Amino acid sequence: MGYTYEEYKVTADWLLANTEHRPLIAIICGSGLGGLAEILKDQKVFSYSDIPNFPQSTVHGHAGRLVFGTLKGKSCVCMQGRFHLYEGYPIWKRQTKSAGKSANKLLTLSRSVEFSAEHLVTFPIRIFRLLGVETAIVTNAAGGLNENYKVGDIMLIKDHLNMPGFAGNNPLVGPNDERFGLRFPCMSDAYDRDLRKLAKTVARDLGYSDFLKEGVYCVLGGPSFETIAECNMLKRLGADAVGMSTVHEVIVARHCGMRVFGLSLITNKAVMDYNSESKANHEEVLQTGRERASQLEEMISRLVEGIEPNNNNVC
Ligand SMILES: O=P(O)(O)O[C@@H]1C[C@H](O)[C@@H](CO)O1
Ligand code: HPA
Repeated sequence: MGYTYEEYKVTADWLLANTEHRPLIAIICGSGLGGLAEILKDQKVFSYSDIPNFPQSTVHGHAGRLVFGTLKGKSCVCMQGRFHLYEGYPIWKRQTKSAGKSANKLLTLSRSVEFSAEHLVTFPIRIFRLLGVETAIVTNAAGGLNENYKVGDIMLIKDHLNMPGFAGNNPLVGPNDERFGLRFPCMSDAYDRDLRKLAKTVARDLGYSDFLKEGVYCVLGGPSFETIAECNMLKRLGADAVGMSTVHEVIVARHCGMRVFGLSLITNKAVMDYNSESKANHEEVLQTGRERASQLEEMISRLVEGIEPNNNNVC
């Protein structure tokens, strides 16, 4: 199935009919960071399997639940489990609507209006937009490439490198629906400067400055972790941390006019040296998430408290 505006609306309308929450803020939990959802009060929880059209989580550390609730009095929705390219979910996939009707497939494809595109990795983002969400807080677990980073550091994302995008894997590939956003959205302002400033203030007030960093996140397809040569290359290209998510969500969120705040928890140090005995592994990623859970919860709570409605942002 390819997703048209109307199909996204089916899911959004189903959620609106099944909860009284009207969230302005969405929080996407990275690997091992699902506990963030537990800080919401007055929860209404849906399993992804109960929501029409919703993909399913398949990764350990991603529970597969959509949690609505309030945080510091603000209505929020939290994804306990995101979707990754490596799970086999398409970032975009051509769906030819009239393939059966046309004898000439090439002709069908040349009429671009006759196909839609499936975007499962980022499907929830447009649902959030249709629910009225204005601000997306995206979190992830990432490997630290910057030699000054330590395991347990929290990196505010100031920019990204979209490696799959260099090969044409961008979540906006396919027909553009202007009701969501522009054909050619700007990405030089993807990570909201004011929200980063607010996060720095919050971190300073909480006494977290020692483990707060700001840097560039690079997404790869995964699921294999990087080789030593790849890590060295990414560092030279300007990446401070490497992961397997987030960027696709950010692109779709910015396309439909949301403000974005992103953070990476540095769960492991990327292996950069041929003499190293370290090996990246998912257990370490989840363990670091558990160890930093309470600080992340506190930081996100204070951040949400400080977020003002985005009055001039109408989709
Ligand atoms: O969902 P995120 O990006 O936080 O998860 C990272 C990337 C892989 O899914 C996993 C590897 O341990 O953690
Ligand atoms: N590489 C890619 N993705 C990751 C890593 C890593 O080292 N750590 C957590 N997610």
